[in-house]
Amino acid sequence: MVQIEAQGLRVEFPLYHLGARSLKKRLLARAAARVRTDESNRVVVSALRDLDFRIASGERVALIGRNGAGKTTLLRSLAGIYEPVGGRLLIEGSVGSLIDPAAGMDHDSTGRENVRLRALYRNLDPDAQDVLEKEVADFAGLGEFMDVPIKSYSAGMSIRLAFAIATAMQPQILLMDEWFMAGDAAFMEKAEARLANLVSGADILVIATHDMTIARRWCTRAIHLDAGQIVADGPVEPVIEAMLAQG
Ligand SMILES: Nc1ncnc2c1ncn2[C@@H]1O[C@H](COP(=O)(O)OP(=O)(O)OP(=O)(O)O)[C@@H](O)[C@H]1O
Repeated sequence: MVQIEAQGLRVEFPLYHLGARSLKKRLLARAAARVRTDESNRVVVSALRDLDFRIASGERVALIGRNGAGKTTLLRSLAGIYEPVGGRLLIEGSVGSLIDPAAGMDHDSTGRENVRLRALYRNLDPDAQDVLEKEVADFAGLGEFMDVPIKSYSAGMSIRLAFAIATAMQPQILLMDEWFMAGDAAFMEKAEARLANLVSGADILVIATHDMTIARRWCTRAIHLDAGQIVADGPVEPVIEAMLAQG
């Protein structure tokens, strides 16, 4: 069964380099609900506070909410990038993430070498590696830049390569930051069909977004986060309407 289940999910970040005691005190006083001192006397910010939800197979979920609400932290926790400090997170199914174009890339290696690395990581046999390399090169349309170290790529070129790699294999759970829909117009036209295929092939989709058009277009359910907590969770339209009404 493909599903995601969170029970009392908690994620915190230590705040280093706070310097002056007065700053620490002010922060603790002003953001008392989200900032605390832990057992080791470190100041930590609670990015996600005791989240409970279940996402079942077939659901398309938008994570919405204002800046600092915890959308990216939740997406990254689902991707296994952040380790929860409390609660339980159960993920059943293969996970593919379109979150950070730089994640899992070696900057000193070329685009082609990065595709090979990824293929090795996924244990593909030599024939499947060749197919993947050709498919990514064709789709990314980077020409001879496929053989240039990716540290010299422009932001747009990095997105193309990351998008091509990440969408070349179908996951059961697809995690996506809206950032991935922000390529240049010509590329996005080509990317949309591929993305739509990937989304329809996935059992679960989770997108973190500020863009309500994206939420409405791709999702059936929305989870509205604020200050690390769930404010509302339900069918996409009413949750968006309620959030917009709050201003
Ligand atoms: N690496 C980190 N170190 C320290 N604090 C962090 C880190 N990442 C996030 N936070 C804090 O966790 C909280 C949630 O941040 P998060 O980036 O998840 O919010 P968001 O909803 O994605 O915001 P935005 O819409 O601005 O991208 C914020 O208070 C943020 O300052």
